Amino acid sequence: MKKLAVIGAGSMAEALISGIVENKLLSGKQIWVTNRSNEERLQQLNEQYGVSTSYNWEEILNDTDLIVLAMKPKDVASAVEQCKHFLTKEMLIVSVLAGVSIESIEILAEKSLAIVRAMPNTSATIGKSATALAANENVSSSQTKLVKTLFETVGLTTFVKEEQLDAVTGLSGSGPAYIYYLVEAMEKSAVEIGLERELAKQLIVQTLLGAADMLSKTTKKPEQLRREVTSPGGTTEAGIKVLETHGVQKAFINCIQEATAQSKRMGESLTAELTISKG
Ligand SMILES: NC(=O)C1=CN([C@@H]2O[C@H](COP(=O)(O)OP(=O)(O)OC[C@H]3O[C@@H](n4cnc5c(N)ncnc54)[C@H](OP(=O)(O)O)[C@@H]3O)[C@@H](O)[C@H]2O)C=CC1
Ligand SMILES: O=C(O)[C@@H]1CCC=N1
Repeated sequence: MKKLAVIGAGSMAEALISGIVENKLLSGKQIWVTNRSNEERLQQLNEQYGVSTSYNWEEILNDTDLIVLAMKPKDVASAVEQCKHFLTKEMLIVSVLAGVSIESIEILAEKSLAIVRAMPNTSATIGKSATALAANENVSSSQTKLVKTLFETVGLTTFVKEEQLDAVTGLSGSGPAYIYYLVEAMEKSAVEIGLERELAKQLIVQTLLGAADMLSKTTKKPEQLRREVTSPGGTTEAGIKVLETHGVQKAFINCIQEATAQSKRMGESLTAELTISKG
């Protein structure tokens, strides 16, 4: 890969750029970044990673092997409209947009393209993303290898069917937020039960790291690991009883289902808009 273009310069774009630069897949200079209008943000990315920045589509997309679409889903139509004349079938387009189908991007670009839809998460910032990828039939085997290598610089990478990406979005794309939500509750309670904030933070983070490692390094199921913590008549049993009374596990199941449904709805509303506007 000689040149990469990143359209959109938010948190997901930065997570990918930092992984690529730190792993020396490309030098900062070989990465061209643009956004809608926030010049200060482009300047910041340039200073931090040495990336090239521009608002000139020809300069950004000319001779580019790979283009990452990293704007919000609501902005994809205007972004693709602006750059579609520079897109060719030889370029690999990688979209990280939640809910936006490969077909919608082709409809917006008004041509058949090599497209990979990706769903990473923000842990990409520290090389720990869980990323799922789905490619269309125009993606060559060398492009498949390239996109896999690219996302491996920011964590674990796996291929799925495109129709599974809404579920991936609801589970692991949004997943870090569910864990942070739990940590917020743990921190609030820690202060109330008499622990200093800093000490509580250390204990919580190590508890999460330890539990994650146990899940990854033992063959035991989560339920078994939970039972091993839960002594009969003990503290965990007393605590979990409260969670069960409040239906917390069911609430998490509903949360993931709703996030998945929202990803689907976002895709469907774009498809409906495209059907109306393009006839
Ligand atoms: N955040 C997350 O946890 C995850 C996000 N995603 C997906 O990643 C995408 C980006 O999310 P995130 O980084 O959080 O978003 P941000 O809001 O942080 O960034 C969006 C960026 O898109 C730019 N942009 C908007 N319109 C255009 C345009 N027409 N042309 C060029 N650039 C444009 C914005 O520029 P400006 O600032 O100038 O307006 C901004 O730089 C979303 O589609 C989301 O679904 C996927 C997985 C996880
Ligand atoms: O909330 C969102 O829509 C994006 C997609 C996955 C995580 N954040």
